Amino acid sequence: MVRMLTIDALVKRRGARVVLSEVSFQATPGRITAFLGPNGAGKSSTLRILLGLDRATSGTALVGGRPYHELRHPLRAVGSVLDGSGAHRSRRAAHHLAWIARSNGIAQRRVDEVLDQVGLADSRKTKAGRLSLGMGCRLSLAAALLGEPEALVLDEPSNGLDPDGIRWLRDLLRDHAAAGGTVLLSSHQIGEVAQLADDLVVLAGGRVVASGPCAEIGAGHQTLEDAFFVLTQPGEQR
Ligand SMILES: Nc1ncnc2c1ncn2[C@@H]1O[C@H](COP(=O)(O)OP(=O)(O)OP(=O)(O)O)[C@@H](O)[C@H]1O
Repeated sequence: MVRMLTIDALVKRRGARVVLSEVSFQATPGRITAFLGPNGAGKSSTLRILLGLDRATSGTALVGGRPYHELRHPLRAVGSVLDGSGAHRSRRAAHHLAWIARSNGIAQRRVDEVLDQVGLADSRKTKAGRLSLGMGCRLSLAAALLGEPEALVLDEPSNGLDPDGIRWLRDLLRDHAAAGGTVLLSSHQIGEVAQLADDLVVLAGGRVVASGPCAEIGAGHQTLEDAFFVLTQPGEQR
């Protein structure tokens, strides 16, 4: 099944505040889509709704045509990284993953495979609370990869990674997309994703202000960074 991620006319109100206003875009298989916007633009709010962790006021957010809560094996459809690894501090890395695998019907052999894949094979017995920030990021990614999902949804996944780690993550995401997977990752730093993304969705003040292939969005600007600032600064000419 094709794991297109489709956000359609998503609205989120918190009290009187409109956090998301008619947000619509798609992340398509075989491509890396960067979801960009300044702090507070509404990126996490959108991803949380897509992953079934919050409800929309109206509109839809679908994984392969279905809302997250209707997926039969959610971790096999979409792997995600939101804030923190979610692991209890006293739980060892491998036990944390084994527990997630067990509760989602995923084969235990995947635990060692993903630990290897994210470079944590030597830390399999380390308690989550003793992992460095970067290693914690890698553990989150290991959990996201456990179910061999076609789609990856990552909220600021490189927070805490050193330059080597960032390069490793880029390669991993490129390989995932090259194998036909869908990658949607959020960032508030255009520089972080400029060389990585195929498509950009730019959010500002809860609205999509631009979306499309990087080359299209950067057209007419010296750099993609210039385009991003023009698109996201209030009062700037678009
Ligand atoms: N649980 C909550 N209760 C009330 N307001 C919230 C809540 N979560 C987010 N918000 C508000 O919704 C708006 C969008 O926040 P969100 O975290 O989605 O933005 P973001 O683009 O992910 O920002 P960042 O880059 O800083 O992570 C912000 O104004 C934020 O203060």
